[in-house]
Amino acid sequence: MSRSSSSALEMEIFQYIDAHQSDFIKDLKEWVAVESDSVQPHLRKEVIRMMALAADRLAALGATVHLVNLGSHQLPDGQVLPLPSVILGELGKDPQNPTVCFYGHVDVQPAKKEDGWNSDPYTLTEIDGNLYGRGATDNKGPVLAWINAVETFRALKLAMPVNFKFVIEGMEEAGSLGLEKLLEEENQSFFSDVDYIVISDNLWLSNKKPALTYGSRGNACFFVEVECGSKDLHSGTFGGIIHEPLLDLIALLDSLVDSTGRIQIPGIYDSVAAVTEEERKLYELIEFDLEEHRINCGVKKFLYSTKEEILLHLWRYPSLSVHGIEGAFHEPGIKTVIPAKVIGKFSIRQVPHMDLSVVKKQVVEHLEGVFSKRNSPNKLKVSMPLGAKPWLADVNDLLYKAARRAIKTVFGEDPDFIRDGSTVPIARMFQSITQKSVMMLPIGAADDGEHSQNEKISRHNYIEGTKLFAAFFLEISKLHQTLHETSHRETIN
Ligand SMILES: NCC(=O)N[C@@H](Cc1c[nH]cn1)C(=O)O
Ligand SMILES: [Zn+2]
Ligand SMILES: [Zn+2]
Repeated sequence: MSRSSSSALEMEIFQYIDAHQSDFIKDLKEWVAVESDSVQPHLRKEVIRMMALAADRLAALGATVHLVNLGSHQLPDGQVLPLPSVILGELGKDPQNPTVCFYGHVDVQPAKKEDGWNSDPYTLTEIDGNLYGRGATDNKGPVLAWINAVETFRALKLAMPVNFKFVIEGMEEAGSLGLEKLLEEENQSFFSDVDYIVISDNLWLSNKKPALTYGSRGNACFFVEVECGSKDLHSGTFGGIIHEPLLDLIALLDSLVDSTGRIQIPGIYDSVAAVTEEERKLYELIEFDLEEHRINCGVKKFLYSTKEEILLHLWRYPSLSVHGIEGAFHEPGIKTVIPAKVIGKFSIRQVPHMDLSVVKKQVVEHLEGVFSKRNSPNKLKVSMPLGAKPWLADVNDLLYKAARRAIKTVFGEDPDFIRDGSTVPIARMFQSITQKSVMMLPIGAADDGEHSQNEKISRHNYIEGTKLFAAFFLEISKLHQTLHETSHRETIN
């Protein structure tokens, strides 16, 4: 396919996408209306209904769809819940075409209007060019944008430039339960002919400039439990004569990070890979507006004042965040109680070459050391219920070249090459289990507010994102075929 005929083709595709904006937004409205919150047990049936909707949408594209049953899981309170099936879809089997597998999720984080939303979270609402609704950007919008792009080729009766595979799940926000096992089981079958894997479940670094993501941090999540006895106590009757668990816990949590953000656990930075000069140069190229980022974040000041320091601390160094305390009184009003058992929750973002088992040992030793100095008779228990390794891809891979070209075509500029400070365990799982190239190709902007109140995707990003995916299909097809023709010629010679 020549460059000029490709441009004419792209024009035809982009015109179709522009002309069908309302249909694509209607589909997103229908998906956002399903309260597919995978975190709250009583909404599990809605997640299952959402999976059926997504399966129907793929079937309407002409894809073969398998809903793989993952059985059930037990909650800490003993309740057993069905796991939503995972969709494995396939469309096209042309041996000349590369096979691109797209991963996305259609479950969402919890949301209530009372949390501070300006509109009902489950009614997609357009205000000033933004489409507000839970899941609009994380991750229903991007999943539909990919489907819209495939649909465009079908509607225009164009030859499909790639073979498509789909992995769509409904438990991502609750830890992708059962997915790793499924990938292992399907590695020699469903994934055997996959060439490339694309995930679109993160955001650009800026509000306006597109990005390509080649790495994400891992995460080690910890529970630290302190218990004095079996029942809560009256603080008037017992306060002043006992070692209070919550005071022990606050001292333990306070020992983790100093006020400059530096983690105080001995040895924690020892195996962090050194930052190379090449990497520093890469950072220089990134357009990063500190003030825009501060406004998106809603805080007065960051811990660091330069672009380089901020990016390094988001992507290249571990960070420790304290998430909450189970068992502590947190409701409005006064309750003069001494809680008997409290559980502090914190996590440490992981970067290459940290080792999860070493980190766990360092954390346990540190907390036990701090606790022993308090001479408290209380019981201390430290556990690491979840550990995810970091992910790093090769930006020289064909996938990145294709996506970069597609971004240039659609947005008229080169993308930022970025990492993501959050954790996308599925990227690492795909890479290590299937050994295929993995890329994260976001279409959402930095101010989309994933997991937050007033989550949105802009109409512009949703529609241009659809075009980006369509352009990417054409680019990866061309590059893949060129690569194979070259290696075929080299074999003959
Ligand atoms: N956008 C991805 C995301 O938000 N991932 C979660 C996953 C996670 C990590 N540790 C526990 N869950 C994140 O917090 O990074
Ligand atoms: Zn997501
Ligand atoms: Zn999410």
